[in-house]
Amino acid sequence: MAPLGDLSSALEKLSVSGIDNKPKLESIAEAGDDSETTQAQAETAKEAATPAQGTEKESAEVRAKNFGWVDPEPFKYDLFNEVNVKPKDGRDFKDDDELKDGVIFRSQAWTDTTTKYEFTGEIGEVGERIPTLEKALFNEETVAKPGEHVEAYEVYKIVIEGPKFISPIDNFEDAGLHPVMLENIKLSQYPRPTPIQAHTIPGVLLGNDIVGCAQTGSGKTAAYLIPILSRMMGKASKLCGRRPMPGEDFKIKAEPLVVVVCPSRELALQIFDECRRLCYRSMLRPCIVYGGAPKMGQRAELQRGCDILIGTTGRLCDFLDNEPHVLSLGRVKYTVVDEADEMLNAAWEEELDKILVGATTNADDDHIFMMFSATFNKQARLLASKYMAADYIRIRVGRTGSTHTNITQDVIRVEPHQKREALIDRLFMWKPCRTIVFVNSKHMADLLDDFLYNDHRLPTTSIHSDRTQLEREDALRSFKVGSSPILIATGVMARGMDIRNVQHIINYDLPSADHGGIDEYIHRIGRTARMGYNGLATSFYTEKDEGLALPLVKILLESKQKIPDFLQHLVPEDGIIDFDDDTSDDEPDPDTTAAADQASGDQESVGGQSNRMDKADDVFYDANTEVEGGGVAINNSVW
Ligand SMILES: Nc1ncnc2c1ncn2[C@@H]1O[C@H](COP(=O)(O)OP(=O)(O)OP(=O)(O)O)[C@@H](O)[C@H]1O
Repeated sequence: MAPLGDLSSALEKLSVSGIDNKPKLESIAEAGDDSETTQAQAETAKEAATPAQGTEKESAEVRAKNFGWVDPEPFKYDLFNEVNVKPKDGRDFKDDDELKDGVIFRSQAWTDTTTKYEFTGEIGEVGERIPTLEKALFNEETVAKPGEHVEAYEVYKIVIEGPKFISPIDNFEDAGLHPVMLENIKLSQYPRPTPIQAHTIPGVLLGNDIVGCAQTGSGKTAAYLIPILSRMMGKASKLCGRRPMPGEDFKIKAEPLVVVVCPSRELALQIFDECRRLCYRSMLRPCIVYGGAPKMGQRAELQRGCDILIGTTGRLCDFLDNEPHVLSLGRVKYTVVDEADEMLNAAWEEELDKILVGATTNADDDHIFMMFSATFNKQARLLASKYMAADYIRIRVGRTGSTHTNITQDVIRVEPHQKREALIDRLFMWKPCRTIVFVNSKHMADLLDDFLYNDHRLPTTSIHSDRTQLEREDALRSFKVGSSPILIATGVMARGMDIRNVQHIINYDLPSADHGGIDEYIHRIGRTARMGYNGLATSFYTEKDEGLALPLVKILLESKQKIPDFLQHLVPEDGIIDFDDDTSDDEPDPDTTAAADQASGDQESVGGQSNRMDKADDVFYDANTEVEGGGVAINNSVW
């Protein structure tokens, strides 16, 4: 195990956003509000980790408290008894509905029943402001200013491949967006577009299929939602049909114009949330369908009208197969596949086919397909071409599958039997902060939760696919509000989840090849250090992880991280990081060579354009370079 001192300088660098104001988080904020975590503080932390006298549980409780962790909260199993959440009168959640200012407030038990804007104005108009709803949608819990280190996303070379010019935008105001969208972007506190947004927003207006790849936490969701929703807002009066007003009782068939599919229920809820904000005051009505939650409520929402549908594939197909009178994809204009490389896995193929190219899905040329992810290996790229038109545009920010430098990555060698001890060390090493501990099995998630909660009195909760959906949503809620700031999770949390102020990721188990390998590693560590904030990723490396060693070293080198002694033998002698493996066929970033040189002690090395680029028809340009003629020449190439 690495001695504590090794990390002190890295920890000093990590800034703390410290913007939470929930009472439960006070102790976290206090302990973590100091951006100058020093060696001395780390020593104090270690001292605090030494068990106190007394019975084991008591001393554990004292130690956790002294260190600053909040009290652990017992899980409220009673609340999740099915009887409690079944609608009493058979009409989903009607009892909990309350009509205020034209907004339906509903039971908070299911996340998808949260408030959304119900347009009651004249067709084509911009809806009235609703202060109560505005506050609910855009508050300090739901929107946050970007961190101080957004430049980490801006150092990458951007590569566009496709048949058309894209002229990137510098700011949202110049993007020709609908005024309502511009207002909502302001309310969301997005000061300016990130590189993936700067290119995708104008790219969508070209009407081609798009594949977008950019680092975790770089704003890919808004990159596709902003231009799509903005275009739909402009056409809303033509496209949106009559809707039942609140109180009216007729049902309509949902024929969404936009469909977004993603691999996890929690991610679907998160995208739905962002969609609710960006649709505020417009006629567009977003809905969500996902497994594990009652169909009744989702059906009722669809039958009130649906323009944007976010969903997981299983529930979407369930509606398509069994309730074609409720949902049809015959009018879809945009289908977005988020975390696309994961969705293109054989396990999803049948369902994805049904949604994207099924018999009843709009098969006209006006149906645009888009795929986004931070990783996109060769196999996924081949599979994607099955759905994309030949003239698709591919937008890549940096090397596909790369990670940014705001994440401090620390890989520690441990023996399997030392893992628990190492975990405790890490949880008492730095400061109490929102931490996700990733494991490779549901059983391990349960075991660790029990171990940390019962033996060490730590405020943990856990999430995995065997939990009921209400349990999953509650675990996430208590993690978000800070009552359980340590979340033990399987891969269900690895992709896409954007939770504020997660400062530490611990890979208790590194993802082996059958758990997604290096791509999964990239997504897991990407749950911290999002949108300009810093974060720490600790990984426990055992001899079982040898298969991951080489790709891991490449990632560490590329993102300018320290290479642990036990992996030094894998650092290439010539300093060139060769990513010509399954992870990418992309060209190395100019910075890559510099990173490798830095690791081998040559601080003077100068990055330069790679000469390993063998695709003559690729055209590169730098995000900061002015593009002559207002765009970049793009040639299509085969993936
Ligand atoms: N232009 C912007 N300025 C500031 N914040 C933004 C901007 N665009 C998006 N965000 C915020 O940045 C965070 C990360 O965005 P998002 O979840 O879309 O990242 P992502 O690239 O999809 O990450 P991942 O690959 O992990 O799914 C979100 O909280 C989002 O609201």
